[in-house]
Amino acid sequence: MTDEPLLSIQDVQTYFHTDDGLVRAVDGVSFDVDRGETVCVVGESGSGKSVTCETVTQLIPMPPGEIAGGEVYFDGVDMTALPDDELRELRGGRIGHVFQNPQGALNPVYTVGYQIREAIDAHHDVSKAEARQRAVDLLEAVGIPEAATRVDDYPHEFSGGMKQRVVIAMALVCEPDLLIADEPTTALDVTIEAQILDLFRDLQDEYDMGIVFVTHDLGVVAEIADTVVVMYAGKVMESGSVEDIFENPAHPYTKALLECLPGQSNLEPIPGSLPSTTDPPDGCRFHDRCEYATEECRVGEQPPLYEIGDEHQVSCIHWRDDIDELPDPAEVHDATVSLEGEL
Ligand SMILES: Nc1ncnc2c1ncn2[C@@H]1O[C@H](COP(=O)(O)OP(=O)(O)OP(=O)(O)O)[C@@H](O)[C@H]1O
Ligand code: NI
Repeated sequence: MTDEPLLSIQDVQTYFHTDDGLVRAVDGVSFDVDRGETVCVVGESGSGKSVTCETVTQLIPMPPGEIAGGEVYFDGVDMTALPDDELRELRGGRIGHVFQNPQGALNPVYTVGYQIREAIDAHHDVSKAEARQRAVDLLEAVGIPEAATRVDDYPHEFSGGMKQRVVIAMALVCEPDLLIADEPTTALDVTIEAQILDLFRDLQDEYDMGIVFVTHDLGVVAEIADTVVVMYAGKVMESGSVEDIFENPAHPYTKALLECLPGQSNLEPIPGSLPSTTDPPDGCRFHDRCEYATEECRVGEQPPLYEIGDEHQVSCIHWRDDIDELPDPAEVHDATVSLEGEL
């Protein structure tokens, strides 16, 4: 055991070259995951959560993708510098990755049992009977009824939700040290979702698995996260313990997200939409939609992540201010107009 994090993502920049220009999908993202820790990554659609996950496991399609900068250390080893064969060894072995769109994860011509056994065989020296038993046990653990017979079925014989559970089983089969789970339970009903979250927790207790969990569901976050990373337009807006994020959110974007939580007063989505990914605005990327934005928020770079508490960081220049005391946005606007008049 060492003190270094299991996963350390450092200033990662992942871009896509498209006909519309350079998409800065992930633009300087950093966070760590410890052994036994669950880090939930949240943020609106298109904020770069999946691209962050795919950068970790080096599964960005290149071209059009490009990892333009940064490092990803898994257990001290820089993933961005690993040869393909070592990456393949890690993926499906010490790192499990459940993709957001797992269509391609199962091969239609082999039974699911065969595919799970293959995954075990590739990384562990176990007998065929043992591997089969492990496949059955895991299928049972993810809630597949009659797993002992279903193990011999082909992917098309499973419904969409069942297939998703098979994919989760496959990611867990080698008892990974790190599980990257990109909206793994979004398509599942709540009972099965609860069962799978329990399974993750059990495995975490059993062998200290670190988890990166991407979700839109803040209820799930509240349930499973130790740490929350809030992403917006390719940047980290805030990160902190789940308690800090829910009880003491510091970024207006985090506050806006929390207000969309079922049970909160405001069930509307946040007004406005994500800025252009090819031509992001100056200043804070959220400023267009932020009711507290002042002129300083509209210029320069995205603010750095200020340390505002124990492992609580926020990318907002107003973090020191009591937000209720910030100037009324309308007054700020008037002041700017009159200033411009003087120049
Ligand atoms: N292969 C690709 N080519 C071009 N652009 C891409 C590619 N993959 C992702 N992007 C762009 O990168 C940005 C971030 O996408 P990403 O899938 O990471 O968002 P997300 O936060 O996971 O959203 P969601 O919640 O919808 O899953 C988006 O603007 C997306 O269009
Ligand atoms: Ni995604």
